[in-house]
This record gives sequence, C-alpha cells and structure tokens, in this order.
Amino acid sequence: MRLQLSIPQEKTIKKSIQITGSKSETNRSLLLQALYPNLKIENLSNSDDGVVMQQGLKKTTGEVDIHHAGTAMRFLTGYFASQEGKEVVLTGSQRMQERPIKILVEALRELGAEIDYVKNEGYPPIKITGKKLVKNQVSLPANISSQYISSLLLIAPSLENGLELELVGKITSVPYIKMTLALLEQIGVQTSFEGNHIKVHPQSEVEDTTLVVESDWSSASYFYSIVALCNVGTEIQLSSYKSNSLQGDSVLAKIYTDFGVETTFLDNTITLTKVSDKIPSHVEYELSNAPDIAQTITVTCLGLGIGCHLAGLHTLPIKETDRLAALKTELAKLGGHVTIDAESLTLQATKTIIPDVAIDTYNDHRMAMAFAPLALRTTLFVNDAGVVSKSYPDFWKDLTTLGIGIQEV
Ligand SMILES: O=C(O)C1=C[C@@H](OP(=O)(O)O)[C@@H](O)[C@H](O)C1
Ligand SMILES: C=C(OP(=O)(O)O)C(=O)O
Repeated sequence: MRLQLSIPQEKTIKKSIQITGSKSETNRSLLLQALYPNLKIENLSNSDDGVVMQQGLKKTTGEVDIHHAGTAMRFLTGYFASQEGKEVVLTGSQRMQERPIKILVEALRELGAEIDYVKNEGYPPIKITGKKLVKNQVSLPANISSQYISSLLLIAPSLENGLELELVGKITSVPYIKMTLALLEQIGVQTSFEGNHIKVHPQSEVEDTTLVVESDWSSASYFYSIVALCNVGTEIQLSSYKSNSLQGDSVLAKIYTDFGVETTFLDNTITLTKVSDKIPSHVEYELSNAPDIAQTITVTCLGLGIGCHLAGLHTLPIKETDRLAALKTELAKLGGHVTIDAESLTLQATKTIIPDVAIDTYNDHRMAMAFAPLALRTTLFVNDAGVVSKSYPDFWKDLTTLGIGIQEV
C-alpha cells in the first residue's frame, strides 16, 4: 500500500487519541501470564508483535513464526528453552533471520538448554527442545541487545533456583531491563540490580494480580513530532499514560520541550501542547536508553529546519532494518545532509524540504511513522505504508482524524 500524505488545512490541531498498550509491556506480561496463568492483563497492545507473541505462547510443537517481532523472538527463545516437553522451531521474517541471537542462545546453553541452529550459526531459525533448567548463574554481553537479558529475566522466577546474571560490557537499553524487573516486582517476585549484577529469586506461584499495561510511548512519539511541527496553540491528548512510566521512551516529554512542546499529565491522559516557536538551531541527545525514538527525533529536526547530533545509536543497525543507513538514504531524498558512523547520526540544518518524495520503509514500521509528520510541511508519499501494523495498526486512521490528508495511490 502506497499512501500520499498532504498538508492539513488547519495547522492548529485540537484532538484526542486513544493509543493501545505498550508492545514491550504487553509481550512481557503475556509471557509472565503463560508462566503464571492466574495473572490478568488489561490494555493489551493490538500490534502484530503482540498477536504473534500470543499465538506463539500457545504452541507446544512445530514451527512458531514470529515474523518481524524482535521481542517475541528473544522472549520465546527463553520461554521454550525452559519448557520441558515442548519442542519448536522458532523462526521469523527474512530480516529476523539476519538479527543476531547467539548471545542469548549461548547463555541459555550455559544454563543447560538444548538449542540448535537450523540454518546459520548465530541466527534464527532455531530448534528448541525444552528442558528443566536448574543451573542459576550465567554471564553475557550486555552491549548488543537488552532483549537477551529480559528474555532470561522473564523466565528466571519460574526456574527452580532463580537466576543470577553477570552483565559484561556497557549495558544498552537499560530502561527495558528495568521494565522487566519492575513487572516481576509487580507480581511479587524479588529482584535486585546492582552494578552489572542482577538477581531474581525463584517463585513457584504468584497471587492473583492484574497487570495494567500503560499505552505505548514509542507510538506517542509521532504525535510529539506532529505537535512540534504544528502552530502554537495545538493540543493533542493521548491516553492512557502514567507520569511514573516503565517505558524509557517517556523521556520524550523532556526532549520535546526543546521543540516547544509541553506535556501535562491528568487522569491517565497526557496533553501535548505547542507552547512556543522559539527553538534552538541545533540539538544533541544520547539515546542509548531510548533507541526507538531516534528516527522520530531526526525527522522532527528536519521538519523544523534545525540540525541535530544523536549518539548512542549503536543498536540501530540490527533492528527491523539498518536504521542509520535507512535514515541517511531517505533524508537525503528530502534534501537533508546526514552523516552517520557506527553509533551516531548528524543532520545539518535544512532550510528547504524537497516535495513529493516517496519514502521507502524497509519493512520498518518506524520508518513509515517517523516520516509521516512531515506532512505538516510538504506533500510526500509513503511506500509499503502497511508496515505500521508491527506496533501501531491504527496509525493511519488516527492520523486522518488529525486532518492530515491520506490517500492510497
Ligand atoms: O525489550 C524491549 O521491549 C525492547 C528493547 C529494545 O531493543 P534493544 O535492547 O535490542 O535495543 C527496543 O529497541 C525494542 O523496540 C523493544
Ligand atoms: C526495535 C523494535 O522492535 P523489535 O526489536 O522488538 O523488533 C522497535 O519496535 O523499534
């Protein structure tokens, strides 16, 4: 599906949007519910990644295909490895077969798991023969993906002896690890995280508990970008959010003050208000704690005509696509001057955006969604726009309610 986006007539927008649950919290909660069936979950994500996680958890044999879902791939690897009597081949999209999983597989093997590579060493698909895991200490590199660590932590309380992890190297995407531990604490599991050492105590049963998933902050990022590109006076309300979020991407509220966007919290609703047009000509952020909002911020800066330097982006090349390369290519089409290295991106202030460019999305939901707010500045096309369903199936519908012209062409 190719969409043409056109500039809304009214650039002072006042609207409310309901966003569904965080996909990160959803996929953790679903896994915990599979281990402890008396748990209840509210405000589940309606994302493809949430759906494949739910379907995957129901399987006991055969092939489990998680498509593009990194969290489902990593979390189900730990889950099936610890499930005696279950035997599955865990696979995914072509891109998923290029996303590394060796660090997690090695750690699980250390703990006694039986996992074999079906095609290429270090990458999905993998064949997992579930085993009772009794060893409880392992060390693993922490600088590639926090999802390996969360995968181990999620099964940790269900293991007879709990689990102690030693994290090696600089720890990346730390808020996601803390989110996993916070959810364990919510169901009554004792955990500790000190320095590079994490300990999770075993827990065979949990009390009846309802996990209420907060809505997705990464999805909220696109509305921050839209508000930043709208007139002063714009107000978009998003629900349901908390001021004490478990999601690292909630740092958006702070970052977007630099772009004149103020956030107020009231009764689980956030109101994003464009309060000022006074913005700096260049901004710099370190995003190793919030890698998923790098694309949004870069495109906001292009739209505002300001420069940026974003660092801490070393994980971007192994996500849904090589996001650093994809950003450079697509921004260049729009007239943006971008340089990248292994962990950072620099965009020079760009005064004119080239109109009617067709943005390629590389099977990456965030490429489509991050570029969409540019419709406040120019007419553009988005190729393969259906990719948004990975995390936000209602994205285009919600954008239409804001008055942005969206037409399939
Ligand atoms: O644990 C999670 O839910 C996630 C962790 C992050 O991945 P990395 O730890 O690989 O950076 C993030 O990019 C991803 O969208 C979701
Ligand atoms: C990186 C992402 O997802 P995952 O790694 O779970 O595929 C994302 O949603 O931006």
